[in-house]
Amino acid sequence: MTDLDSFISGLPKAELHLHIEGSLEPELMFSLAERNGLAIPYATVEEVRAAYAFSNLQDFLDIYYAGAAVLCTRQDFHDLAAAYFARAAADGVIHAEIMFDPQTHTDRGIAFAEVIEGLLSAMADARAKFGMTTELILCFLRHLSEEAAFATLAEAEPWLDRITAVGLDSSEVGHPPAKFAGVFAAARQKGLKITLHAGEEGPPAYVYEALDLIGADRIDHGNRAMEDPGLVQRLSSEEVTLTVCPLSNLKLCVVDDLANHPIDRMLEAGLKATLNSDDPAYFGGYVGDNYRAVARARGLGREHLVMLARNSFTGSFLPPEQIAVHLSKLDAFLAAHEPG
Ligand code: HPA
Ligand SMILES: [Zn+2]
Repeated sequence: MTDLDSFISGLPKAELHLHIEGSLEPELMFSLAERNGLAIPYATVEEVRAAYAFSNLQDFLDIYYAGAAVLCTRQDFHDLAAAYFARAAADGVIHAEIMFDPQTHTDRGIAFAEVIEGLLSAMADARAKFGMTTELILCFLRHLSEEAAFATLAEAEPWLDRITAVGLDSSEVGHPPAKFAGVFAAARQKGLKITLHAGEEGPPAYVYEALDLIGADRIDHGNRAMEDPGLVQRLSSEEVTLTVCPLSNLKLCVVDDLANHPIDRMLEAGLKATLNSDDPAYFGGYVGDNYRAVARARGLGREHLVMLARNSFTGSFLPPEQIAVHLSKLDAFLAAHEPG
């Protein structure tokens, strides 16, 4: 391990863009299929990994939704999230905001309660075991209707005190933020924060909609905002956090090569960019791997990496006093790791 590798592993950080269903490793997929008596269309773990060659977002989503079908019980959701938190803790993650897609499960007849209670119990364990703070983001699937999103919001009602934010994911192009203006307004009324996937494959216009029509607190991905200097200026002056996911961008062909990834150009343009893993089991790496990959490909030094970690805390949905606690852990780490 190089000095920079170990600096990255130890660097206290938050992960803000993580789909918990996307942390389902092939090994766990097999063991849950067996536990639930379900067949999966792969014979071996190697075959599963070989299927993870995507040329766009939809290619990935088709396989990702098929994989999620092994998740049935509260215990399954608990085990899934517990595995993620353990892996994230090893990467220096001290705060995680995890997204989940209830419709992927309720549409297969799994009760909302099974999904969320399993996740919440793993979150409580992560706090006890690793001292990690965690929050839940409920995502609506944008390829479905706004009416279906309203029904999901209604199902979530008994747990709204344990859900921090609502999000919007799945197939972006053709499903602009405007399609969901009503349900996000309703979520806002209930005190929830809002973060939307925008500008991953969709045009800069979707990022404008997320800001102007939805009032998004954060933008997930946002890569294509870089095509519009006026939008970059706006995101920068309004200090909107972008949750950028380099290995995801590479796997889904949002960038052709990590050597061309815009992460440092984003920071230099004044954008509050952060680094995240998105769907680590599918994209070949957890958050630490994302830091290491862009550090190598773009020649980032400690200054950039620290800025990214700092942005991960200030861009989180934690209350200010908890952000201050995490930032003081970052500062203590930095004081103990002065370049020598
Ligand atoms: O990167 C993503 N984009 C859209 N939907 C998703 N669902 C999981 N990951 C993603
Ligand atoms: Zn995502």
